[in-house]
Amino acid sequence: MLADTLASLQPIDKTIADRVLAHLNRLTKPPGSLGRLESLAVTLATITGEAFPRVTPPGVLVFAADHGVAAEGVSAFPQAVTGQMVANFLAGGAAINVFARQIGARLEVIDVGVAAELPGQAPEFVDEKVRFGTANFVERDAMTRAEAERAVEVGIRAAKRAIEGGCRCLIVGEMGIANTTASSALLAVLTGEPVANLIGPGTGIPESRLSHKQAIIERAIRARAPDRQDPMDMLAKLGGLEIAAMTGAYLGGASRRLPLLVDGFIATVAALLACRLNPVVRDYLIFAHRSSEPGHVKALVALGGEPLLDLELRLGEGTGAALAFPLLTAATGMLADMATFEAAGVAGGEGT
Ligand SMILES: Cc1cc2ncn([C@H]3O[C@H](COP(=O)(O)O)[C@@H](O)[C@H]3O)c2cc1C
Ligand SMILES: O=C(O)c1cccnc1
Repeated sequence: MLADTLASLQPIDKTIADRVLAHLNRLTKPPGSLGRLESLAVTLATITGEAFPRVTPPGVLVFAADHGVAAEGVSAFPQAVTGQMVANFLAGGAAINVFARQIGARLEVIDVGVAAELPGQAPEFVDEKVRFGTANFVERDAMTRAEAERAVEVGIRAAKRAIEGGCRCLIVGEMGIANTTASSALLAVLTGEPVANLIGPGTGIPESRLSHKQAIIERAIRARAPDRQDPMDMLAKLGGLEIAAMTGAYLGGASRRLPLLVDGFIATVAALLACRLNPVVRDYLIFAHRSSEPGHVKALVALGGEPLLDLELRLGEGTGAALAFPLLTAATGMLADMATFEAAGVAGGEGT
């Protein structure tokens, strides 16, 4: 399924851009005056292949999994919080629930590898557990290559379910205590950037513990020695199951020409992995916000991404993407519903 998905990716339709730009310039506003909303409209048209794209309803996929490296004291919270937050997602009480409701999103919570049995009665819950958390990657590979591939395929399937359920835009989020450590390790290997430039407080470890987090990641990279040319090897050795699934969700969404609204640090690292598996994915990405986790800027630079918002968020779950989603509906609404100079009887100016 992974090979088929990678092979099925098609470049976006750039020919539509001129038509959309011409239409934008006929709308009752000085040309270009809606700034980045106009380029966003063009991007959405080229992604979907539609001159008047629709992005509603959005789908929010929250992948949850645990990390063996949590045992090293790299997070401010205990590992049990991952499973407890899944229960919170299913009860509707987390930040992503609130923001997903506000944008009319369809939410799914997928257990890819939480290190606990979860009851999973709720209709939004999907049990796709590949294993009970990763191994501590300071000591051994986080998972096998086969497990990493299975986790990527969990994400591909989730994207396809969302699309078959009618979703027109994908927001991919995560929950996994210690996943800023796994993401920083992956990003260091992906970019060659020193770990010191990538690490941050995550859930809020004190300054004094940052050097410990850095040392753990550096030791793990040395010990695991992942192949920098092989994203699946990186995921198997340093990954998280939810990060692998997010990578798969981007691949699955891009293969069906869906706009992919990328959340914060973890989500951008997963998107970068998807782009390394097939560079065509890059054209389907829209960057929602700049997280205050320091590594996020480096991940954005690696992808040439300019985020829509900077609200100093550092949560994950898909929250920043859900908050940016109304900008996408503003862009599509502008295209579809604004009057032209001609229809409104408004005189054009220079350049219209
Ligand atoms: C209550 C709570 C809710 C969260 N929602 C997202 N995260 C975020 O924080 C975690 C990553 O930070 P670190 O690497 O420092 O553990 C991930 O679970 C991420 O989704 C949360 C963290 C907590 C504690
Ligand atoms: O930006 C993120 O995705 C993020 C930052 C800190 C903690 N968890 C997630």
